[in-house]
Amino acid sequence: MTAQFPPPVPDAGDRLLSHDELEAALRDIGARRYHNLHPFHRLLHDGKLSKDQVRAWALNRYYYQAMIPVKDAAVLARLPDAQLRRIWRQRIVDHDGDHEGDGGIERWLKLAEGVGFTRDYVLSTKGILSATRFSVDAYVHFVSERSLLEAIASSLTEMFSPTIISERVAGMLKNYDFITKETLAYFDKRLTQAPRDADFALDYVKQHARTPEQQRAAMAALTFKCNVLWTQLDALYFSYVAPGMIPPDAWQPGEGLVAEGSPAVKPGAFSGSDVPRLPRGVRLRFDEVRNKHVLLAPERTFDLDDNAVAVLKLVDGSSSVSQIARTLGQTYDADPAVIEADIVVMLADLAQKRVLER
Ligand SMILES: O=C(O)c1cc(C(=O)O)c2c(n1)C(=O)C(=O)c1cc(C(=O)O)[nH]c1-2
Repeated sequence: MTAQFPPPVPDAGDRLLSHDELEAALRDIGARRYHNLHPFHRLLHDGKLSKDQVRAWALNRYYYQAMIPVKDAAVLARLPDAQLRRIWRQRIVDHDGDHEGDGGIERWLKLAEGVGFTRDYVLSTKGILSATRFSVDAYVHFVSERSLLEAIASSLTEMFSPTIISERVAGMLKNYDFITKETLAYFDKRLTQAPRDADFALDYVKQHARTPEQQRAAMAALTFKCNVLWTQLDALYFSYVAPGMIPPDAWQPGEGLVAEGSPAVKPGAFSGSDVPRLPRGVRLRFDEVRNKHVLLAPERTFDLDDNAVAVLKLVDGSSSVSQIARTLGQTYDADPAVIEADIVVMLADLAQKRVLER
């Protein structure tokens, strides 16, 4: 299968382009090279992929998502004034969130879990294709090594992403019965974040590309970035569609998945006789400013709801889960068995976040 490329626009030569001409030239690069044109995306959006092929996409793209804030931190480190840094740092907040359980990376993990992966397998990045890694790492190196203008211009693919995102979400919801709106929630926020980011970057490039050479460098940076996105899909196509040659060590269908039909209780759930305790360095504290309890862990703080606070106040390193449930049953005049069923799930969740152990 070959991708359809519209014919290139005539070369502008060596002269300095007006802002409008520069924007048109940048948009033309997207029209010819953006990854919406890649055969893998056409198959993905049209419902032509198997569940395992969709899984391969979700897993590999996790690496891109996870490295985007690393890339943005590299750009941020090079920005010379506070006003620019204030604007750019929002990108890092968008992806990392500003508390546990928030942000784009977390939402992509939910997407990967939604198609069947265990969180730990995705986080390990074990099954990622080497070609995905090479492409994404090349993007991070590019923004660290090239001029600031080129680094910012390379993010301009985001000018084209709202269209592909709308098409993708509509197509996947229509064509795959295993895809839900919740699974694709990652993309909701991108529809407002991407145009905001792209507007800023486009304005920056127009203002700072002041010579024909600089304008050509900005265009080359955008072309490079289109290739970063395109080659990731080439690798997916080659490995999981045709000829379907999965490289050694890359994800094999069946690996890293939650067992079908397994109970909703998370792995590592506690039993009644387990004695939960806070790991070294983790403390339950009352935050006077916010007037609520939090769990303080090294370099992290976890907000807690009232139920978690009630349970954690009883986690003393000697009471078992059943004893804690009995105490809470007396306090709240409730059935200890019902409470125990609830708190084993809560404790497993905290254990997964590494703020509780047994
Ligand atoms: O779904 C997509 O097709 C798509 C494309 C792009 C892009 O064009 O680079 C980004 C994203 N998504 C995205 O979610 C995202 O966070 C993002 C950050 C960047 C960047 O270069 O800084 N591109 C993109």
